[in-house]
Amino acid sequence: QLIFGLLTAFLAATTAVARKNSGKTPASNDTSLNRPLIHFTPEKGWMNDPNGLFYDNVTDLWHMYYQFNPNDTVWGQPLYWGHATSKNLTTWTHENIAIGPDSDDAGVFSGSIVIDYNNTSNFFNSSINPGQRVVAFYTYNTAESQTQYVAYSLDGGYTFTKYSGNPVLNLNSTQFRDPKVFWHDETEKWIMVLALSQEYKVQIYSSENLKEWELQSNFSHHGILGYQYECPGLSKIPIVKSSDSSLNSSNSTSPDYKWVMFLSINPGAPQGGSFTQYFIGDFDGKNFTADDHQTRFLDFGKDYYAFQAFDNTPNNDVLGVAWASNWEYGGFVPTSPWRSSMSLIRNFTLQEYHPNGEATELNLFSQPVIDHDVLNANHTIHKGNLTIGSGKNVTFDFHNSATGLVELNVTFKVNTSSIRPHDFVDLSFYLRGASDPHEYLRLGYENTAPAFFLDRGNSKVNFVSSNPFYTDKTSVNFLPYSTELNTYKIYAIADRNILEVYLNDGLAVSTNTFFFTEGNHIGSIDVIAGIDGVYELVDFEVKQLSV
Ligand SMILES: OC[C@H](O)[C@H](O)CO[C@]1(CO)O[C@H](CO)[C@@H](O)[C@@H]1O
Repeated sequence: QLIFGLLTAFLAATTAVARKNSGKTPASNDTSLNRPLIHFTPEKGWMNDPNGLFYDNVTDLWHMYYQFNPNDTVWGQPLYWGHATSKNLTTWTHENIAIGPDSDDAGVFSGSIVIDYNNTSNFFNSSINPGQRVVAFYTYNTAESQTQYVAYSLDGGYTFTKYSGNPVLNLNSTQFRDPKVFWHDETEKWIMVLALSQEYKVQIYSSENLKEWELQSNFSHHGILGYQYECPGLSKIPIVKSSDSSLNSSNSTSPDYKWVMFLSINPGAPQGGSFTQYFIGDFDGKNFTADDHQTRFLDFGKDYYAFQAFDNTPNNDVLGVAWASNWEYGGFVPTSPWRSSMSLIRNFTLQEYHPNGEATELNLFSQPVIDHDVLNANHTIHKGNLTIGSGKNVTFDFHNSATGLVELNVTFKVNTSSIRPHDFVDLSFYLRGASDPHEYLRLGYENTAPAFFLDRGNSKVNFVSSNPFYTDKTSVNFLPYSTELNTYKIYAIADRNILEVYLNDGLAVSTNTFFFTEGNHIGSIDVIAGIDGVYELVDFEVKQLSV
């Protein structure tokens, strides 16, 4: 009787321990299995805008701060600057909270960081390495006002001291925020751009010491106005030769760079909610002048907002990151104990392209920054010259150990001679869940439109079907990468609950979150054409990666 009793007690104890330690049986609403592997997420709590992005060339370390509410999975105050670091812009290390408000009903809102090499601020003495003279700018938000604060770090960006002379900018406004500061070589001045949000003004200030700021101009009423301007940025971006040799204008007088003004709008985006637009032009230290009246989208997806470029990058490369969510539903997405991720870091250049058969325009091209050396490719399929019939071609099946991190790299060719004008002629890639293939992403191209499309609505998760703002289908016009060969390029990376798609080497990009049942990671891809003999996969590679 005694032995039986002891045995029963022992079994009960081990079962309890097993359940607690397995980690695979999530607590009530813990969706950790769906947490992205290489898109940054806070360990817990709510995140939005990226802030204070800079590269420390003394320690070869990248720093990213972010809008952080550690106390809930929705936006709220007290609001902090959360902090993470990376050696490779692919995997991130969580650091301690960097800057906090002085009271619980205030917020350290969005802002930026510069490296004050020459100690123009006089915050530093010679003991601080010039490459680590970190100065942060942010909006201090209270119910009464939004004013601009400065803080400096004596330990390379982990802890900060608030400048005793704060605020350095105060317009007695509750809608004045998001300072992005950079050094303007040509005039040897610091420049700050920030939003007088509901007057639709990007205000441009200059300073010699990072403390006293003089208004130079307003960039106002450009682009989609929506409800308010937020998170502006101004970067000098190199013009590089297009991959299409017919495009490289021979006149050597064309400059090798242009200035680009980034500007976020929320709410009021054309696709609904939040989006980031940009303008190409010139900056002389006082005025930013757009070259034309075009409103350009930085990303055609639903989840790419509050973009910010890094400061102090090697070779002045233009690298940046956006919050991969949308204010109109970001507070309701079914993840726990965290909400939202950042996009991948992207490298930006300007290139010429043909938007149609006659015009030539300049556009930003985005390249994802992924250090594959820190990832394992534990399954690769590489095929070429595959003509796709209307039958089903399973091209990638790794359902028995899906990691959820999948790269798709496709060049396809369209044989238009066999297309009747009213046919719906699609080439579709179905990225299916490993444990339930009825949950899938469908992306592809349709030649009559012609456009790229994405359908992220095929899921059994209630949020996906019930939230009216979580629009599930999106598209963007998509012309040949090479006109003479009539070929197109799609690069897509799916990372558990976020999909980034780069068309024609980054001429157009679309970032969208998606939500499948817990643990139902992408494990197979079907490639199906709506018609025989029109589409050929010139080159097709699928890789499953793990960290
Ligand atoms: O008053 C802030 C308002 O809720 C905006 O829509 C969110 O604002 C942004 C944009 O997402 O987030 C920050 C605050 O967390 C703020 O600095 C920035 O303008």
